[in-house]
Amino acid sequence: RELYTAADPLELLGTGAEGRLLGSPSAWAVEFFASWCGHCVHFAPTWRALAHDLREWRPAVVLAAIDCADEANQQVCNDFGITGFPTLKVRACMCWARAWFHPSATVEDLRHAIITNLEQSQDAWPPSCPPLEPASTEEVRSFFQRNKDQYLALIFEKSDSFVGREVALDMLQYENVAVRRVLSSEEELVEKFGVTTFPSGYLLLRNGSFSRLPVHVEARSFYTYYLRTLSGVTRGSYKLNTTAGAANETNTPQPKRADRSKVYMADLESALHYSLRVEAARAAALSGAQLDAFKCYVATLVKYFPGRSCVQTYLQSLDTWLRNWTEPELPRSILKEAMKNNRDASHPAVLPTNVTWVGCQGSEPHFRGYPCGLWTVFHLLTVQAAQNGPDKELPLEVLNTMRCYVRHFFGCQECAQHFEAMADESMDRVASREEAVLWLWSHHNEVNARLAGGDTEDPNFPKLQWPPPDMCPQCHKEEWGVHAWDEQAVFTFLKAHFSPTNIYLDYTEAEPIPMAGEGTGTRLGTESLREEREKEEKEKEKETEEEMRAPGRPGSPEPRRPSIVRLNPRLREAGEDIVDLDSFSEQHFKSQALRAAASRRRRLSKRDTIALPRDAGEEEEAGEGVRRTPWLRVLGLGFSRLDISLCVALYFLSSMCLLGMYTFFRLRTRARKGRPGFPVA
Ligand SMILES: Cc1cc2nc3c(=O)[nH]c(=O)nc-3n(C[C@H](O)[C@H](O)[C@H](O)COP(=O)(O)OP(=O)(O)OC[C@H]3O[C@@H](n4cnc5c(N)ncnc54)[C@H](O)[C@@H]3O)c2cc1C
Repeated sequence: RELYTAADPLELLGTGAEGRLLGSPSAWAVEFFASWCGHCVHFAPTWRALAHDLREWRPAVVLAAIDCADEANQQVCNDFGITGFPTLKVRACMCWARAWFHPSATVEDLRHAIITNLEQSQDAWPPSCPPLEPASTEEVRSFFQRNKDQYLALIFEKSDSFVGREVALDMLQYENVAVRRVLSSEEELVEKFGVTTFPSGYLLLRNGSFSRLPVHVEARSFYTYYLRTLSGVTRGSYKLNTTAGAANETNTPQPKRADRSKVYMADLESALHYSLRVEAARAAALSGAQLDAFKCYVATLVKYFPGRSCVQTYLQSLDTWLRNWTEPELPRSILKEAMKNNRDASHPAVLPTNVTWVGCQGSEPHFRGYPCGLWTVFHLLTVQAAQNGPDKELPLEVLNTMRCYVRHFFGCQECAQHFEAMADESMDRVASREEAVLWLWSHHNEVNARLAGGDTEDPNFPKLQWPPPDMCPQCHKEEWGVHAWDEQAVFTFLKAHFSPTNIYLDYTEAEPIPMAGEGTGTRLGTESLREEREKEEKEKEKETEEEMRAPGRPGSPEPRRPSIVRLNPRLREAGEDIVDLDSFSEQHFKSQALRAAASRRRRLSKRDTIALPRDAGEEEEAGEGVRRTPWLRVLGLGFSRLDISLCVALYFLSSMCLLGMYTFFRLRTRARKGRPGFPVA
């Protein structure tokens, strides 16, 4: 189940949302949310109820929602300057305003906020929106001369009342009736209609007669109901059910098998990717405390994150790059470029970009995921800092990093406020790195207790005081009949649980093999496979060239010559030494071109992306390959040495043949000329 579905009467926006929003003549109220954010989960029923409540206000006002947690929507959310969730934006004219929003806002509050925003942009009034300003005596007097409607409903009200405007919008879909609000200060009309209570509704007919609206309660829904049932009042042609937006297709991922006693590298890397490239890259530019917080986060990761070698190289390179960035402001575009992976380096710097939750996978897309991954990363960091750092120095090193990260980048704004309140209360009393581990553990448990049983709790993963007794029996004890923690046992447990030996690589993207042949030896990802294939080709080609250049070299095995036949995969499989000439030359030059392109790409990316040590020898070799045979590539035709030799041989043979034929015929002609001819009759 998603937070919103196509069945809700709101537009679920996805990629291309900007075109939809900016090109529309309607007023829009959009909720920018993150599906993993607990407060967005809380808020979703209110927004859904509002969508139902304002259903009839289309096409003047359209309610929409967009999931900024979906990386496909990242650009749109960035363009709208979204830094926290949920954020509501209202657009009546061409300018977007951040709508007033309080976590406890009711449907009524939000409805009023939308109307207020609409009224603030009088100059670009949505064409289908009815006039909402109060009617004057003159306007009422001449109404039927200027309009074809059968009825005019007047809602008399005080200036702070919204009823008249709400009824006007509620009746937008209906024909033959118009609604105007009249303020209690419009004395002439108040007197003419004999109005004594506010609000109260009156109905005027074309023939000039009028009567009070016979409703039980002077309220929006009663007025609306009565007006819709008037004879001759009909619903217009606008289709209400065109709500399906351009929502991104979300495929529910297959459940993964996870063991809760393990920590999964896929969760950690997904959290790092999301925190660095999505959460921290939301602001148009980082500066001041925000930039410091980002640098601090990366520096702490470099020190304590027990990542795979390609991830560590990535973090180190990013850290170096950030240290060299001395400008007061770091624009998002530059930061994003610097955060790209560098797979072509001799030491690949790669932080996988796919988000895969394993231990943090929820039973539904809006449960668990990123916040679970973030907690796990910071528990791991506190434990690693306690194991590897000097105990008495900088006890708050990791906790401060987390506090700054959460304050500046964590998209769930209310979560960040709660965490800040906890940190403010007691974090500065932490005196050692061991205490830092326990502080985070106990405060995470505080959050667990607060959220237990709430609507953000995944029913399959109830929020328990952690670690539960079946995970760590020694951590629990009873003191005078009351549960108590054995903190020393908890610390021992946390050290073991968040240790590198308890981190499992299930479902992680394969680590790329370094170009220079160093590395972990794990199986490769698709890109690395390509590199491996290129390497194989290079070796094969080198071998062939050597064979052709030095046949029968002393000490070398008998030279192997490729025979010119069509490729037969079966024979090739059998290990026969058969080379298809076309594919041979094609592969030869393709691999050279690929190498040349790779070295070109490296040179191009060098300026903007993370500077990494690269294999100079390899570049030289690639250059050498290109230099060795430039004339063979004239016109890009791609002939091999073998092709050229064969052409020369054939040319020579055919010339000899022609010469032979010429000599033969010449001799024969000469012989005939010498013979006596027959007499002509
Ligand atoms: C800083 C922060 C503040 C948050 N504040 C709020 C909030 O105010 N309101 C809200 O709705 N959501 C909040 N969240 C999200 C919420 O805490 C959960 O992360 C989210 O609901 C997902 O819960 P989960 O079941 O995956 O487990 P999580 O609580 O995310 O825990 C992740 C994993 O950590 C381990 N773990 C659990 N407890 C502990 C512990 N005490 N010590 C060590 N490891 C533990 C478990 O293996 C668990 O699977 C916050 C998240 C963060 C990171």
